[in-house]
Amino acid sequence: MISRKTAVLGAGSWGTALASVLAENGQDVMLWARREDAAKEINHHHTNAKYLPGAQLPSNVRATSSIAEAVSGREFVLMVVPSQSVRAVAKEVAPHLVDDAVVAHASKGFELTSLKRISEVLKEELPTTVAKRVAVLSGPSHAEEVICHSPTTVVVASENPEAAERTQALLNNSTFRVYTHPDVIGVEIGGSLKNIIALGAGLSDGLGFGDNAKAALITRGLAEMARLGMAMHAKPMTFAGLSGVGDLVATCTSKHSRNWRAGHLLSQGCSLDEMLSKMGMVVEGVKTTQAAYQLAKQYRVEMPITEELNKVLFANKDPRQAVEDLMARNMTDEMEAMIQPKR
Ligand SMILES: NC(=O)C1=CN([C@@H]2O[C@H](COP(=O)(O)OP(=O)(O)OC[C@H]3O[C@@H](n4cnc5c(N)ncnc54)[C@H](OP(=O)(O)O)[C@@H]3O)[C@@H](O)[C@H]2O)C=CC1
Ligand SMILES: O=C(CO)COP(=O)(O)O
Repeated sequence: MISRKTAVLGAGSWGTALASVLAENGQDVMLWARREDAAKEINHHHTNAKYLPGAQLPSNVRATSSIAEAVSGREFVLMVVPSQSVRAVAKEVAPHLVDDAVVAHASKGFELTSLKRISEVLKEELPTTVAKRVAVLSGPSHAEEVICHSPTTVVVASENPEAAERTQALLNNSTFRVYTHPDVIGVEIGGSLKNIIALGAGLSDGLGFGDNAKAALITRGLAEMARLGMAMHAKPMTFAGLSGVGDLVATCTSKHSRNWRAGHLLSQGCSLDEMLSKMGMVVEGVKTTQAAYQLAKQYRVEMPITEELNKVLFANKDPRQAVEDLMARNMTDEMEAMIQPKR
């Protein structure tokens, strides 16, 4: 295989794991870390102790704290920074991109100030030639498992099929299987909204509720994810795939999930601020709950779990009361409002 010049922006757990996949596939990869000490640690020790403790990175992952150095002349750029920082990083990257670069992102969330999906933010900030080839990578993929070569499957979606195929070819290998997907909207919405339900699953487990409650959260969570998705023009079947139910199950049932752990901490009496400072890593579900709550109002879609979690996170509602209120909602048909959003 020809070695391609690639860059990964964001040296947190997921960016580091994805840079390792590219490096193991023989790609020439430059990883951007915003802190110089993080870049030095990766170059000198081939480790990232803060985000992937115990993992040894391939020695051909090189890191820099200069965005210009990371991106210049690179034909594939993978952005893996928290959702709320995508716009600022994209602005810095834009002047250094080559015209035919493919830019993919792996962030899961919405920009809270605009309620835009991440690919929409990227299209606004990147040069028009590059904006046509934006792609999104999503699916059930905990960094801690990918770095250990545990079998993982993901999807890459783009409006430009060639961009999706280029991304697929660069990342796919025998333990990291990449499928292409045509539905950018559905893939982004599924990957973002599942974090809300994972927070709820951590709360539910922490409160001592059982498997019945978690199955209910996952299934009814999927129903409200699909409802908002369809109102926002996603394809319903996307929610039955890896970036929908696949990621939802992985995140709601995994010890690796930061969103699950965050919910669990809240169930033990931590305030939102205490929980965030204990986590020390991005918990996308918090801001995604705020964004989805607003999107549900805007699109007139019922999202009862999101609505209750929003009250628990931001209005100090007792989580047990939130569960009681969910259980006491008007009796209804399981499939109601599944096909057509409420008008
Ligand atoms: N971890 C995973 O398994 C997966 C994560 N994702 C998604 O990937 C995205 C990144 O998450 P992940 O790598 O896990 O996060 P981590 O919490 O592991 O790391 C966050 C990274 O982002 C950097 N960062 C924080 N704030 C900013 C900022 N304002 N500008 C630029 N960089 C910043 C941090 O730098 P510093 O150390 O200097 O603070 C750090 O490198 C999220 O959207 C997440 O949902 C998707 C799939 C799997
Ligand atoms: O998106 C993920 C797995 O697919 C990671 O989830 P967390 O951010 O909850 O760790």
